[in-house]
Amino acid sequence: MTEMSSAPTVLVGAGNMGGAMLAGWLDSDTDAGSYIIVDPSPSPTVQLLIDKHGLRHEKAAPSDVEAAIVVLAVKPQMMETALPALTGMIGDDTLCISIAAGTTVSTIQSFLGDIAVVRAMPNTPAMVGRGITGAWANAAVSPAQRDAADRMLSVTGPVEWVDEEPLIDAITAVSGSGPAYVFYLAECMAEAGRRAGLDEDIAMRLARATVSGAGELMRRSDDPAETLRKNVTSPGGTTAAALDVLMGGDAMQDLLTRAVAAAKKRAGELAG
Ligand SMILES: NC(=O)C1=CN([C@@H]2O[C@H](COP(=O)(O)OP(=O)(O)OC[C@H]3O[C@@H](n4cnc5c(N)ncnc54)[C@H](OP(=O)(O)O)[C@@H]3O)[C@@H](O)[C@H]2O)C=CC1
Ligand SMILES: O=C(O)[C@@H]1CCC=N1
Repeated sequence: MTEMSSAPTVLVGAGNMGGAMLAGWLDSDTDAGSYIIVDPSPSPTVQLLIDKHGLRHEKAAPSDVEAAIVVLAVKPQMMETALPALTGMIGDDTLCISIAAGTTVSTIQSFLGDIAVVRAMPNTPAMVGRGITGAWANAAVSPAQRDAADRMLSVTGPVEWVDEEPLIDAITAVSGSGPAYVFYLAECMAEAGRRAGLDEDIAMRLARATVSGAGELMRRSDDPAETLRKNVTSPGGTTAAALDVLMGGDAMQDLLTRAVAAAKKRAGELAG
């Protein structure tokens, strides 16, 4: 996949997200030898990939390679520890792809110099190949590097490129954190079902199947979400009664707007 160079792609941080991306790269790339995994304690899933593909694994950044691409997938709070250790792998043509929430290009460059950086924001459905990623490239990123980043990020789903770095914080708040909002919706639906008299397990099975089924319907349909919603809503029927509660006074829109604003604000705080 790193066609622009035979130099390696180094994944720094092979946890939930790094592991999901690694699995996608290995599925779509026959050259497993071009990957190096840097993580003091990779998850069991990642360890299986390391063993299966014979990947080079280091507990700390190696000093004997110049990376074509460094993918930063450590927690934002770990950046100030992780970044200084990477300088030995950075050359003039190295591309850094960071998926960390909040961490700015300015922070990355303060440790690694004026390098090419793509800030990307995937989400956990990447683990099942159903993710979506927002991405922004700084001015130092060449067209070939941007293409390479797009290929790497798109193994887990579509990539939406934006032109301004701050928009990555908005993407983080909508689709990066978004799966948690949907899972919480399922939790709330199940609890509401329990309070309506259903057995707890049945209520959760109903909520889970409804959320995943509605998601799959939306994925397969060309209709906008609004049309799909209206298809469920018989005039004067039960759905209309529920939507009166959710939409009355902009209740749910207001709640989500405030939730997304809080996540975006937190991304700014994580910038340091
Ligand atoms: N989870 C999500 O939904 C999303 C997360 N992100 C971003 O992805 C990044 C990773 O998140 P996530 O995968 O959830 O986190 P995880 O904690 O699952 O993964 C981070 C991994 O990095 C390892 N690590 C810690 N310090 C270092 C270091 N100095 N060098 C190399 N590896 C190190 C950790 O090891 P150890 O466990 O031993 O500390 C861990 O295995 C974060 O920046 C987050 O903002 C982006 C989109 C979605
Ligand atoms: O909660 C977080 O900070 C990370 C970033 C997006 C999803 N999880």
